[in-house]
Formats: sequence, structure tokens, C-alpha cells
Amino acid sequence: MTDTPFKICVAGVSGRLGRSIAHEVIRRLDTVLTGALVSADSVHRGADAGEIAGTGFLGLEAVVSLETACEGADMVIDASLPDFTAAMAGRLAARGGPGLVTGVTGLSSEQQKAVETAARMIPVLQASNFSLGVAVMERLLADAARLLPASEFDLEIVETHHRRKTDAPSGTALMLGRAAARARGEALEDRAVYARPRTGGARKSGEIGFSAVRGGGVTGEHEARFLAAFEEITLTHRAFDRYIFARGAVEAALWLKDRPAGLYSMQDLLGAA
Ligand SMILES: NC(=O)C1=CN([C@@H]2O[C@H](COP(=O)(O)OP(=O)(O)OC[C@H]3O[C@@H](n4cnc5c(N)ncnc54)[C@H](OP(=O)(O)O)[C@@H]3O)[C@@H](O)[C@H]2O)C=CC1
Ligand SMILES: O=C(O)C1=N[C@H](C(=O)O)C[C@H](O)C1
Repeated sequence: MTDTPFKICVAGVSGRLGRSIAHEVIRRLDTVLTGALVSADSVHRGADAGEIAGTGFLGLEAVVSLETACEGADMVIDASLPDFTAAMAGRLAARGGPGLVTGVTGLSSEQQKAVETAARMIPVLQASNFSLGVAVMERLLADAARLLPASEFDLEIVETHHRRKTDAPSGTALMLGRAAARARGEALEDRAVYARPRTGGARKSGEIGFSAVRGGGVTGEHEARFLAAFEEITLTHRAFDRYIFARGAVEAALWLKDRPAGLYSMQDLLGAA
């Protein structure tokens, strides 16, 4: 006898990431797409979720009601946009579930607080990047930041994304910066430099600099450069296809199943070294 497939609702199903996740949920044998959520203004409202995901007719309509979309679902995977993420997290917490895996970036501090508050009631896994490679890069970066003196090795994080991305720097770049600052025993906000004015003077010791490049169809590239006077160490991750995010999101949802309320990350999924 086979196990019952894990029931997943995808929020933001018509977006670039949402379609890719829905495609993966439909393709796998251990998961089933039971809900597809779109915005009230969506041109995809009422469309078939399988058609949206590119897997062919599924017989599941994309809806605007969260109640309808998550009926019977074991987990919601969120690929929408920050305002909806914050609102949805609160509504899921109020109704006691299902749990939430969210990959949405660019949240304001208030929106982030809403996600953290919801995580007191339901399990929430929040990840700026669902790829396994980036989770490993985060660990390597923390090690490098701990081992290399900040006074000698200047850290610059450079990211490149497609022309349609709306937030900058990317959630992943910020997450990497936070990991490095934490490893140095500091808070990112005390060290981050997000833009360099034309006549801003020399770089200060210990800064963590960010540069965001936008253009074309780049799926996502992150580079962490430790630049010293006579040497450089660079960690680079390049996403070749959104499939890596979709696969990671579904793995995260399966991992989150039956966990108690709390805020989890890809580092929890990766486990102890
Ligand atoms: N964690 C990770 O690994 C990754 C994270 N991301 C992040 O995911 C987010 C989405 O990125 P991307 O897919 O490129 O963006 P898109 O703009 O392509 O997709 C977002 C979609 O959300 C939908 N949406 C907006 N409001 C609502 C709402 N109220 N309810 C339901 N759906 C809504 C919109 O579609 P419609 O109006 O049709 O509903 C829109 O198409 C970004 O924050 C991005 O940074 C992206 C890639 C990987
Ligand atoms: O918007 C995107 O496309 C991506 N966003 C995420 C981020 O902001 O870090 C992850 C990935 O790099 C793609």
C-alpha cells in the first residue's frame, strides 16, 4: 500500500517561482497540488492550475480565497509578494494551520514581525533561497567570516538577477551578510553599506558591502568576496534554473510536516554538520 501524497497549496501560483513549485508538486509522486492561490486582480483567476504550471489540465482552479485554497492542505508554500505573505501568515495562524513555507523576500520589518508572530502558533519555514547549494554557501561563508580577520579581509556581496526582480539587495544577499556579521559577533545593520556615493570616501574597515546588478533573464547569482591586500577568497553560487528553488521548497514542506510551531530555516533542514 502506498502512502497518501502530501497535500500542498501554492500561493502566488501564477508567478515565476509559483509556477515552478506547482510544476514540481504535480510532477512528484509523493505530493499533490490541492490548492492554487492568486491575487484578486489576477488574470489567472479561475484558470486551471495545471495549465498555469505547464503540466497540462489538472482540474484544479486558481482561486482568490485562502479558505478555499488551503482546504484539506497539509502545507502552504508561498511564492507571492510581501504584503500578501504577512497577511496570509496571520490568517493561517488564526485558523490554526496549515503550516507555511515561505520564500518571499523584501519583507519590511513589520511584515517580518507578522511572520514571526504567526510562527508562535503554526510551523513556518522561511527561506530567502530554497537551494541546497546556497544553504551550504551560507555555512562556508560563516566559517570564512569567523576565520578571516575583518580588519584585513573586506567582505563585498555582489548579486545579479533578472530585470523583473523588484527588491534589492536580494533576500539571499542579506541572509549571507547576516550570517557573516553573526559569525564576526556583530549585527549586519551596524556594518552594512548598501550604496556607495560618488564621493563617499574610502572604505571603512569591517564594512559589509552590497551590490545589486539587474538585467536580462539571470535566474540568480551570489558572490561573496573576501578581499585582502594580497589575496582574495570568493564563494559563488549560480542558479541555472528555478527548478532548484522549487525542489528545495517542496523538500522544505515535507520536512516541516508534523513539526511544532516555530520559525525554521534551511539551516534547520540541512541539520548539524
Ligand atoms: N526562496 C527562494 O528560493 C526564491 C524566492 N523568490 C522570491 O519569491 C517572490 C516571488 O518571486 P517571483 O515568482 O519572481 O515574482 P512574480 O512577480 O513572478 O510572482 C509573484 C506572484 O504573486 C502573485 N500575487 C500577488 N499578490 C497576491 C495575492 N494577494 N495572493 C496570491 N498571489 C498574489 C502575483 O500573481 P497574480 O496577480 O496572478 O496572483 C505574482 O505573479 C519574490 O519575493 C522573490 O524574491 C524567488 C525565487 C526563489
Ligand atoms: O527574485 C528572484 O528571482 C530570486 N529571489 C531570491 C532572493 O531575493 O534572494 C532568491 C533567488 O536568488 C531568486
